[in-house]
Amino acid sequence: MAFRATPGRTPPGPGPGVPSASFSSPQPAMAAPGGIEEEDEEEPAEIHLCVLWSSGYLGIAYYDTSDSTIHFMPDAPDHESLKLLQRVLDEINPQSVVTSAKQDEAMTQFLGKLASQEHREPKRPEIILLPSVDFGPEISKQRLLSGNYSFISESMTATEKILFLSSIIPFDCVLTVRALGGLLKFLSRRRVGVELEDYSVGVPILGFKKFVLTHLVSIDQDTYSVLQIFKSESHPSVYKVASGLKEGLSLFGILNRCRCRWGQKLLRLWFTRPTRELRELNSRLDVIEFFLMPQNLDMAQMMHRLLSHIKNVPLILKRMKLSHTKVSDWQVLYKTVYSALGLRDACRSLPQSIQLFRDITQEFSDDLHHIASLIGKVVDFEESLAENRFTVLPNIDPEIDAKKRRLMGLPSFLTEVAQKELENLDSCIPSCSVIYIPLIGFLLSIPRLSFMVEASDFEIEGLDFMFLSEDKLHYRSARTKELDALLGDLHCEIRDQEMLLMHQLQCQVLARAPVLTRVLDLASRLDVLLALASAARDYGYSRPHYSPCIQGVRIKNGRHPLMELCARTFVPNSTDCGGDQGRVKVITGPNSSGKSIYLKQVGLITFMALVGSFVPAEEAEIGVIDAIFTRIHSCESISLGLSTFMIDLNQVAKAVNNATEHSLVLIDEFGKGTNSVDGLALLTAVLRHWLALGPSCPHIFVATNFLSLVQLQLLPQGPLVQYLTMETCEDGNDLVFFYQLCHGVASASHASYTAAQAGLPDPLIARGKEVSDSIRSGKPVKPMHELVRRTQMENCQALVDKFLKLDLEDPSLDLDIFISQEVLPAATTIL
Ligand SMILES: Nc1ncnc2c1ncn2[C@@H]1O[C@H](COP(=O)(O)OP(=O)(O)OP(=O)(O)O)[C@@H](O)[C@H]1O
Repeated sequence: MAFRATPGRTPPGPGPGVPSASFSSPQPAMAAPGGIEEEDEEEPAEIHLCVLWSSGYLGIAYYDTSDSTIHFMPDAPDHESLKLLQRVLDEINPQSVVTSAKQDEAMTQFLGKLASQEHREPKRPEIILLPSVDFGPEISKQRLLSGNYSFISESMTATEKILFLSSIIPFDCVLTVRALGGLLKFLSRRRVGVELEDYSVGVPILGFKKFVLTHLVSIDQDTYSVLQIFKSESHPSVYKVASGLKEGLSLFGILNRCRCRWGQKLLRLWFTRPTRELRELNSRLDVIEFFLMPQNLDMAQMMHRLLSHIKNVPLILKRMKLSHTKVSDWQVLYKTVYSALGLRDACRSLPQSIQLFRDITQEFSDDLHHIASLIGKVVDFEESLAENRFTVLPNIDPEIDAKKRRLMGLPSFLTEVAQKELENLDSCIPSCSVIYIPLIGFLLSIPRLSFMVEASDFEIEGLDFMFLSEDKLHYRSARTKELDALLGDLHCEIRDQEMLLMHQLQCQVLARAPVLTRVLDLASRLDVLLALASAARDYGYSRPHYSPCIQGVRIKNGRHPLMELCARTFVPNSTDCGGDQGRVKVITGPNSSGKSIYLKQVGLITFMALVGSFVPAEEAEIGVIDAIFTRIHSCESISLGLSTFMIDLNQVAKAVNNATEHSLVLIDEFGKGTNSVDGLALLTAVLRHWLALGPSCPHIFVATNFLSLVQLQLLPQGPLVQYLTMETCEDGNDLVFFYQLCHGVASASHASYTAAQAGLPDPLIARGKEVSDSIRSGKPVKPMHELVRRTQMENCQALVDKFLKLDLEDPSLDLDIFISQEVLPAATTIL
């Protein structure tokens, strides 16, 4: 409580306005002891999506609470089955889906199905129907134009505002505008994120961002899981129970070396949106290639360090908008802006032919300098931390300075006043002090004496008793009242004035929100590309090349990015599909010879190339690929509530119904889940269906243990099919795996070898081999004579021994019991 003198301040470091070459130490003013510039735990993001579908077109807009931004997709064609909408839902997992109560039949059915998906992961969205008037084109447009957006300066005229918004929102896309209008209506009605605020506070909208889902490569959730692109595991730490999951061994896990949270978010987004947009892919690869040059390593490391200071700006802006700014927010924002300026200066010295460097140089504008110098000149970080509230540096406001000086001089002045007061008090009172308590004012504090027991004992003539605390009695005297009148409530006044300054500073920052949002966009892009470059350097990846004129993919000495980290030596394999190399690759080989790993490696390298990453291969040339389908076993049957075979069939059905001549289809051991004849027949039927498409057949890699597929020549011969196998060599009883792919067909499954490796007892393996040899050569399977005979003999011997031990003269002997309990059970095992 009480008054506290303001301690002397250490002068801040070089102001942020100082043009930097000094970005190697970007936090001069914030190295305050006990600094609290840790980033806030991100609040769980909520996404609210609004969608309209009409005449084969889709309009989508959603609000993301994590960045307080509205994202929209300009009107895009979507088929009645609403696949595009499904893709958006899978990707963003919205909390709620808002649409018009007056909807097309297809949309109604789609939403009905969505609402009934009990097993939808991670959550089932709430479906909200609003009256169709809320989606009227004109009303929606007006709602958009009249919105109160913090990124629009108050000084803008109405016409300027319309012009500005027209440059961001595509007003010619009617469905998008209607979806945006409906979304705004929903947000204000539900008061998303401002439920507890005053009604005058609107939902913060920090920007509008366009997203497009055209040119995307379609990859379903099963594929992400079986290729281990993402793999979440429960977090082992008990402290993380609430936050749930951590990334296990996955492609995302090994490539994610991002330094800022938004970089990680962007990398995840790129992973969920592999693309065919070659310009975009090449621009990503250019940056990675640049940072991989040995002479640029230092620059890469320095930039990576700076990126770790780029923090959650949208969250801070949102808090500013709601006037909930914390002390740490100023510190974090200052550091972020300062680091952004460091990045800009670094990019200025880099080749401007690379788009990202050019963008950072141009778009990290002087507004950043302005923000940094404003914060640096105004905010007293050290004092703010000590007081846990916003305080300003000296020389910002003379009035505040004067009040603070008075406040500082108070202790000695109050000691003098206390001395005078003591002279007027009863001589039995040994001491007294004058204290100042914010909001209450000045008080006389006297120690409680032994005779002061009852409340009535506290009364002292000429003083007003206020309260008792910690054995001290507090009074208001004529002098303390004078002090109140003279000095006022200094503390509160300073506080109020500083709050006003903070508000002005907030407005200045909010008016420059677009540049901060842009910093985040470009910095996270840089972060992702530096992360990919760092992984490429460590793991020896190379740049893929995109050739829209070739069919399929060509990979020279490709590797499985995860397996190569676990295996002592990994054997690379090449891939060539499409063109004269055929479109269907049937891969046979003994168990554990590396078929599945090869299949996954083809999928992963292709995926990485379509994300714009370097790939684990000596060379890779990627043709047009529009989708990757897989049928590879995973352990998902429990959570899906489907049988393993049903999951297999679902996945294959998806591929059969959707794969085009540009799709990659990876099938591993399809048909295993049912009896082998039916399974083989199904696999054959599926492959023949695709082969019948001729040049429109997808690029298929199928690994199978059904050797009969080849032996019985179930597939039509021709240039479309190629048979490949994994090279092995028998060495006595041993089977040596080379993990090398070559042309040909496996002669046997060598299942017995694998069984022995797995630790099955020898007699069992021998018997298994005997039976399979008999079946293969068409001979009848013999019963297990030897084994049966030996146990029969042992049982007979045991029975004879019992008879020999029988004492027929024993009076207690009951032959009936002997026969029923000893002889009969033994006899059944013998006969
Ligand atoms: N290219 C490779 N280089 C080194 N080791 C490999 C390679 N490919 C596979 N392996 C090793 O072989 C093991 C088995 O591989 P994989 O699962 O691909 O065999 P498979 O032929 O699909 O077996 P199954 O038919 O039983 O499913 C892997 O776990 C790995 O240890």
